[in-house]
Amino acid sequence: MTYQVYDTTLRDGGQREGISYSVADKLAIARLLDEFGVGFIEGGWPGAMPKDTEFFRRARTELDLKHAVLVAFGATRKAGVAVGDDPQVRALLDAQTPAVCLVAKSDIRHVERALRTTGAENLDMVRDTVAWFVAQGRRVFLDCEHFFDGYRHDPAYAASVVTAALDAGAERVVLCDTNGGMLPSQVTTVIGELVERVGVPADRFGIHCQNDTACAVANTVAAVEAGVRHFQGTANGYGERPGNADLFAVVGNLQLKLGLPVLPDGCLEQMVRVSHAIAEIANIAPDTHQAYVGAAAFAHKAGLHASAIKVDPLLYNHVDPTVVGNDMRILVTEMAGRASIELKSRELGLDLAGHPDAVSRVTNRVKDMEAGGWSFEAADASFELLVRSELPGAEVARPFTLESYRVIVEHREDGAVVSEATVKVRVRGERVIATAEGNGPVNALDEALRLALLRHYPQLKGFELADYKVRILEGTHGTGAITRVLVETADNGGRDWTTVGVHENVVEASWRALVDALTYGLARTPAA
Ligand SMILES: CC(=O)SCCNC(=O)CCNC(=O)[C@H](O)C(C)(C)COP(=O)(O)OP(=O)(O)OC[C@H]1O[C@@H](n2cnc3c(N)ncnc32)[C@H](O)[C@@H]1OP(=O)(O)O
Ligand SMILES: CC(=O)C(=O)O
Repeated sequence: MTYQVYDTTLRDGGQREGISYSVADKLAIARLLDEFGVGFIEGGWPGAMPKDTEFFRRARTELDLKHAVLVAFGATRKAGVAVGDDPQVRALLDAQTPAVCLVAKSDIRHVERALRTTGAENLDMVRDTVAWFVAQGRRVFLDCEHFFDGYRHDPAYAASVVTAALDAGAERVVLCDTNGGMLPSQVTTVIGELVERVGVPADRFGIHCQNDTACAVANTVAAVEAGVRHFQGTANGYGERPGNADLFAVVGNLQLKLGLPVLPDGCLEQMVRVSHAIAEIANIAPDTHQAYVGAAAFAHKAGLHASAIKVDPLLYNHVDPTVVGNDMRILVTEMAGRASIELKSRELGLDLAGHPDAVSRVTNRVKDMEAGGWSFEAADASFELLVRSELPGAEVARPFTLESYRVIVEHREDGAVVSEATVKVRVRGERVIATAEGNGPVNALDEALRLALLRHYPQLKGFELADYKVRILEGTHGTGAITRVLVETADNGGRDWTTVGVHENVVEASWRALVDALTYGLARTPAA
């Protein structure tokens, strides 16, 4: 029995606060989901929103899906209206997709209070609409809204909706935890009871879980373990309120933990790329700590972890990160031990294996500096300079020595605020004095330093300050606030690197980070 991986990023995912896809966004996301190997892509609700109608129109000529079947979503016919006369139903047919997914009420309280109709009429709405689409040659899925809540309130009625849909020809009836309030054991119990009550195997059901108890992924996996073969979810868990089941975690768990072949061969390793590309299109910053796909999903900070990882990475990783397209990273912080330092250095291309004394010195310096407010976790370039300074033969030549610098900030009569910096340095035996203006003191200092060095290091022209972050750290060692600055520098070859500086004075902290940034960049970029 094959598994149906059903993605609803374009429909339920679009219900997340802050997401507003354009038609072009939807087409791009559909292509990515297809590359990830999902079996079904629910593209939206044609007739409800002009953009969704347009998406299905363009999809006919602009999407060439290799793995996925395109699905249009809509509701059953309205109460008291013939199915063929319902404009929403017509719009769904006009989307011309091979499959449709109909949402139907399965909680009698919703039927009576929200639809304001009878249980019998709701069953007719389900039967009529499913049968009509089947007669039109469509594959039909039926999403039973509020199924679990409805079943707990009135199991006989909820089950009768399921039977009505299956009898009318629905391929799968999807049990929805619409309010997202279930726990895995409850999902398992309800599915077991439903199988008994309606007398069909669990593989005729699907599962759709919202994440209001943070159990959407667990509930989906529980349903599959109970025999369900169709599961719905969204990229990165986007969806209404706290979201939907994160399809990446669901697929990872089913494929890697339960050994179920849910994706075509070769697709699993696309997971990180597809996740991040969709986040980019949705304009939502990727969640660094998201399971499987986050940049920190396999990042190790604790020294004890690193010491075991040095022996075998799988001792501290639940799976090999590369199988989902991710990487392991070692973070160097005050929690580092000797193994962390060795592994991180290896990651940066420096082999410390034969240098136990250097490892000890670097470990001690990192711990001392982090106690004083430094943080190397996000500043690999400063860490590499530190390691090199302790590793015989690997030291980086400092491009200049400082005689002094001075920065002034001038508030003029007309309200303009101008910063000016002067640096005095020795470069290759020459004393150079340079002055520059900037829109702030750090910008002025950066400009003046580059000006002073440019004649000797023309490759500096290709460097630019890409990001600058300041953090005020309170009360370290009772000395009052100190400042930590992170500087990200990029070059015209597409490389970037981050450095850190710490001091009570924000300008000095910035200066230290800038000096590391230029030193590191120049060491990696010989003059043309
Ligand atoms: C659980 C889910 O997330 S399902 C997906 C929900 N997604 C959306 O709602 C997004 C798109 N929705 C929309 O654009 C609009 O709500 C529309 C176009 C569908 C409907 O808009 P309107 O006609 O203005 O109605 P409105 O949104 O106020 O109310 C929904 C109507 O559908 C009816 N309805 C709700 N569920 C169903 C159903 N399963 N079958 C038939 N009718 C239904 C309601 O009774 C109500 O009808 P009424 O206006 O006669 O009282
Ligand atoms: C259909 C759907 O999105 C839900 O019931 O949550």
